[in-house]
Amino acid sequence: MEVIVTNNYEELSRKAAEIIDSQLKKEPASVLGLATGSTPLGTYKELVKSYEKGQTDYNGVSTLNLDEYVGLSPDHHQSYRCFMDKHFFDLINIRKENTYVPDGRAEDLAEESSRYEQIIDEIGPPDLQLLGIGENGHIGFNEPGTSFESGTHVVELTPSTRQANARFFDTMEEVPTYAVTMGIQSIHKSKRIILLASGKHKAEAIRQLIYGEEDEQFPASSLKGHPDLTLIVDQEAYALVNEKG
Ligand SMILES: N[C@@H]1[C@@H](O)[C@H](O)[C@@H](COP(=O)(O)O)O[C@@H]1O
Repeated sequence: MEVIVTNNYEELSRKAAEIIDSQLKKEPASVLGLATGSTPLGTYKELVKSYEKGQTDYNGVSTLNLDEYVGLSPDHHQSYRCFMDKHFFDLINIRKENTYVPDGRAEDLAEESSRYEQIIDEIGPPDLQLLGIGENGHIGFNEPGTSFESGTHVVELTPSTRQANARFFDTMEEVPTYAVTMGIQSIHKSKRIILLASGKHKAEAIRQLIYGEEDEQFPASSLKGHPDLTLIVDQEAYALVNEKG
């Protein structure tokens, strides 16, 4: 595991974007695994900036997103499809048909999960997967207790994850209860994984990720078994690492 500690969120975002930009320069037809949440927003901004300067071209790029809420239509302002369009896809020259997000409105969600896993195998695996981390160690929407062998599946969100995401919705009732997410094993298919964490509220999760054992009660710990993992964390998220214990 490589750990890059940055002074602040801006530097973290620039560093992550730099890695993605060089991947695209190296392989213009790259497959990127992408994440939502507030943490990667700065990275998307930086990527858009370098695109606008003519430094990158997304014409041949494909993307696979980690997850989607169940029940939200793609144009719902809090659906992850809408998030990706607004913050990234609509701002670059990617072909929309090459951007994949699970369909949270599929009638048969088990079928949708297998369909998505098949897409990961056909389009992917991603050359690079961008990840955030939940305060309880979740990655994608793989909550504590998820099997490390899991493929794309439907999950019931924990009260703490619903609470953490409630800030994006008008009322708590509107926060979806279920999501479709790539599983731990699906995420592991990526050739390289970049996990981002920023802020004090992520410090305990980063401490546990660095010092803890692999444990299904802490989903991100599965990443310790991945051959090419880079953590990019800012000082605040790294704050508890040196206080070992
Ligand atoms: N499904 C997403 C995750 O992919 C994300 O990593 C996590 C942390 O989000 P944030 O970056 O906003 O802290 O939130 C959500 O639950």
